[in-house]
Amino acid sequence: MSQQIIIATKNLGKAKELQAIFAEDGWEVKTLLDYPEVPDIVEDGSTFEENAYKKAKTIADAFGLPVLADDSGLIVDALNGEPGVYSARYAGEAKDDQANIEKVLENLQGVPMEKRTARFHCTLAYVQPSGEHYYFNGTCPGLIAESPQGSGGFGYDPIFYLKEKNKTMAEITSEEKNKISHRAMAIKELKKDRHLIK
Ligand SMILES: O=c1nc[nH]c2c1ncn2[C@H]1C[C@H](O)[C@@H](COP(=O)(O)OP(=O)(O)OP(=O)(O)O)O1
Ligand SMILES: [Mg+2]
Repeated sequence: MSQQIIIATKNLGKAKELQAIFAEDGWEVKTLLDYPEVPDIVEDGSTFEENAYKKAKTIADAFGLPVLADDSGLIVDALNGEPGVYSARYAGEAKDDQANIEKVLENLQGVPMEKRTARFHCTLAYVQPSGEHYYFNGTCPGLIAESPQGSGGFGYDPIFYLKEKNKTMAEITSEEKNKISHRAMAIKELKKDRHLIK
């Protein structure tokens, strides 16, 4: 029987990546997309850790089981780290990827390529109903492109340029993304501590 893990996310892009990465080890991932009756969790923390913990603890309490959550975002150096923890709602409550991308590009107008350094960040929180919890972090460095390219991935991927591949994160395959992404790096850390997950 394969191991099952519940991940407190409603984001389809994340869910697919998490499912693919955990499948490598034969783990079956359930997400909140499998439980549409679960209400939205308000992400009012000021750090990735706080939000990841809140999402995981809310669902761990509701299900009486250990739960993993992913809080992630884009950190742009020339914007003092914005949109950061507020990445999903950067251009407003609607969580509109297109509008978020446009806002980043607008705020970076006139900034030359060498100053468009950025990174994706992912914090995973693994939380037991008792409140016992562990954090795993991953990052992926890149540059903010001048315009969107590609249609793969989700979120800010079309403007996240990977120098070593000469492509954006939306132009590489999901297999390639799942080898180098912030999410993949955080899961790598978690898998080092796999004894934690029962
Ligand atoms: O690999 C990625 N490629 C592109 N963009 C990404 C990535 N990873 C996170 N992001 C962006 C999308 C969203 O603007 C924000 C996550 O916000 P975050 O609150 O963690 O997720 P969410 O609200 O979409 O789903 P949920 O909280 O249900 O997991 O960072
Ligand atoms: Mg969220």
